[in-house]
Amino acid sequence: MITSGPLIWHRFETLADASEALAEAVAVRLRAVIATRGSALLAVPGGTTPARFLTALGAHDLAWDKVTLLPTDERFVSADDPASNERMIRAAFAPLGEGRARFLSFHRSAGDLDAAAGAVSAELARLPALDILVSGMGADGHVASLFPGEPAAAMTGRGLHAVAAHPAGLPARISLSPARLAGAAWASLLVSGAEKAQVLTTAQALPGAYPVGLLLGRPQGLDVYWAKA
Ligand SMILES: O=C(O)[C@H](O)[C@@H](O)[C@H](O)[C@H](O)COP(=O)(O)O
Repeated sequence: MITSGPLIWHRFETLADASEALAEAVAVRLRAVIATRGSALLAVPGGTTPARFLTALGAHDLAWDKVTLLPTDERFVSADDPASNERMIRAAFAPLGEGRARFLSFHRSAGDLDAAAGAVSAELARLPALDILVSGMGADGHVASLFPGEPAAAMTGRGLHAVAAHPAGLPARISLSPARLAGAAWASLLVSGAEKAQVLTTAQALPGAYPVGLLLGRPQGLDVYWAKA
């Protein structure tokens, strides 16, 4: 039986403090990975939490031309749609706007969600495992676009790199697969508020109850950057 690795909590009073600390930790790791491998693959979340983190990370001085960034998931909309995670990430993360870091977009011309997800999965299949994952989490315990009860959350095949998701009442999405998320060399969660802290505590006690459990159960462990408010 594979035992879970260490769950390391980093607790902060504010999201600004948690974001700055996580940005520092990711920058240190990026430098180390680049020094070892010559390049680095970093996945970052969408949603409302990570903008400050992305801006803080982008302000660090490192070899951004050696870094490829990708979203943990993307809404099936156009790249300039206000709901696009890529739009938010590009606005917050200066090294992309200045053409230094590379971005692997999940936006595809394929009109069909499954075809687009298949194209993203095929592109990701040619890449190594994620060096660094920064994920968010919803109050329902979803990570990326792997929602409770959503078939995508159960698509654990190791050959799958990206999956199509149809969360109820939300735009369709393309998500990194459970294997791609859980397989990151180093993984972190950036979350805030008491409700999400409680979901994490419950998920730790009930493996399999929430999609975030796929990160909590990692043998490599998980670092949680939690802000009180
Ligand atoms: O596309 C998305 O919305 C995100 O990738 C998603 O997985 C997000 O991380 C959680 O929903 C938390 O969102 P908030 O940060 O807005 O609470």
